[in-house]
Amino acid sequence: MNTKSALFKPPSIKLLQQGEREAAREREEESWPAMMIACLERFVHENETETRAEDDNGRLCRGLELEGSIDYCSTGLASKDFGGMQGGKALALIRPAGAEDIARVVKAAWRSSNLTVAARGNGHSINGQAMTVGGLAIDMRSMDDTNSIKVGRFNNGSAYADVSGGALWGDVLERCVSVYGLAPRSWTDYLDLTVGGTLSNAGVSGQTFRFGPQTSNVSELEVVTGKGDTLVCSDTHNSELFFGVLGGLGQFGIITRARILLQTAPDMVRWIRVVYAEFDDFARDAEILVTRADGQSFDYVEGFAFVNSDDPVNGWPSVPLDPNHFFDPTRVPRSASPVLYCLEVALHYRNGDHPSTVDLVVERMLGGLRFCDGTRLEKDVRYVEFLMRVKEAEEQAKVNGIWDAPHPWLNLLVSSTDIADFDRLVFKNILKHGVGGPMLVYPMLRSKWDDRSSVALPEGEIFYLVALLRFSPPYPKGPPFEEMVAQNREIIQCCINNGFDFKLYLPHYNSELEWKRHFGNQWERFVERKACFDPMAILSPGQKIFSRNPQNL
Ligand SMILES: Cc1cc2nc3c(=O)[nH]c(=O)nc-3n(C[C@H](O)[C@H](O)[C@H](O)COP(=O)(O)OP(=O)(O)OC[C@H]3O[C@@H](n4cnc5c(N)ncnc54)[C@H](O)[C@@H]3O)c2cc1C
Repeated sequence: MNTKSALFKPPSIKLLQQGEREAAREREEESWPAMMIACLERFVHENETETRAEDDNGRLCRGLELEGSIDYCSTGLASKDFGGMQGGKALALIRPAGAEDIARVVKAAWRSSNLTVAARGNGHSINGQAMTVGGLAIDMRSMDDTNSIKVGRFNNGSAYADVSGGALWGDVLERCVSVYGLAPRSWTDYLDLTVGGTLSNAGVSGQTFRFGPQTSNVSELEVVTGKGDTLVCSDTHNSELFFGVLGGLGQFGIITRARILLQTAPDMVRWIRVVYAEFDDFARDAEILVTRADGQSFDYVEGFAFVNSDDPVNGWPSVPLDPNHFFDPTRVPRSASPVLYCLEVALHYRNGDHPSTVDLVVERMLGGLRFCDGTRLEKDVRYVEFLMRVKEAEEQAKVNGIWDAPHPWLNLLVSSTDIADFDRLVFKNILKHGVGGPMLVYPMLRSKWDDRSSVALPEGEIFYLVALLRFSPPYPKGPPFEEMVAQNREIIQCCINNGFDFKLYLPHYNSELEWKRHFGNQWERFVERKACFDPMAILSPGQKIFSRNPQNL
């Protein structure tokens, strides 16, 4: 990767230059021990980890006066992520006890000449987005305390939970359901992700068509900005910061607390899969379901493409929901293409609901859909079990060694107007043998997203998430990851060449031109927000959008 071209200063809004930085530092009201600054800088310049004597560590800690801790030796956690393709040693790993610690760390970086700060959620990024090479990595998980999750009610009676930015969604679920019988409305498929990590991207799953992404289901945030200010923000108070941070790729502030909207948790879920031979039928039905009025559709709508073969990972065996299920491929016409499609839906219900009532609702909702006869598979599971469904796959993948292998994943948002061509050129051609894992494809509605947030979306009202979740064994058992990365590039290039209306989700780019193209007419707003909330480009350097240290390139 060409890291030189990856790091740039935006031309339209100037972030603070060297002289201005010094002036800004002088302007800073609080007096920080010069000893601490000198100490931090020396660590960066010398880059001699072995010589970091105990007393230096102690001095630095005393200078910062953290309630939490700083670790210079065991920074390994901060140089790894789920993608497994990027690395880079942080100067120190900080385990903050609270927002105050984070503000102190950011202010220390502000006063240094070149330190950067990266919040690390659970490190489930693919391309080093949560890393800071030679900087201060903040382990947000250390602030997570499940017991500190507080549930309250707005004046209108609806419920919310105040949770730490470092809380795992799985813990939020567990606590809210078991103690209060309540649950967040909008999810990700996998729940070992932090609240701050997904809110910095969007957070999508099969509920997004109804409630919007997780970024549309939060009413208030506490944020430490790149200036070290701790601010509470909402859509009416410090709103530019609020919307900037939501989907802001960690560029404007570190989320230390979030107020998450809740609903009454159902007890059970009827979980159903049906198979399609034709993409047009699949897409038509999926769009019908996501555009029906509330109460007229399922509570969850997703889908995936799979290979029309007995391949154990990419093919027919990926359809059943249960070991007792059997997907009968003879139910699919012989003329079917090399790729088939599975629509996955779920309906919430309560223990007190009579099974026949649930059956009736399901039949009504499935009525008129064009899936292949005899392909329907279903099961009833507890709500929490349904939301935790990927956990089992994780455990299996860990046993097989594919959880820790590189994961060159690609996530795209593709407009409904181009999805049929995408299917023809990408699923049926480039990916006709699969990706060694799920190929999710399901629609969402743009009107459920807030345009004021930082997320870049395709233009049309309906767009699809396409998630290519590669789970190949490490090379040489599986393909070299470079080959998979090259295939991802080919897919992106195909979208560009064909003029598709699309965006990368969880974006990763290497040049200014690409970031500008990604944000389109939102680029200027993004740059202005950066200049306002993190003018020295301290935060989240791993996203490679802005650089504090261009002289180091
Ligand atoms: C197995 C798996 C399943 C996934 N499933 C889904 C899914 O269903 N839907 C979906 O939308 N996404 C999904 N993702 C992607 C996931 O949402 C992103 O990778 C997300 O960034 C991971 O969260 P994290 O807590 O690990 O964040 P990290 O990877 O640690 O951080 C991501 C970015 O956010 C910044 N950041 C982290 N915490 C904060 C904070 N508190 N404040 C400000 N910035 C912060 C980091 O600096 C970094 O830039 C999945 C990923 C994996 C690996």
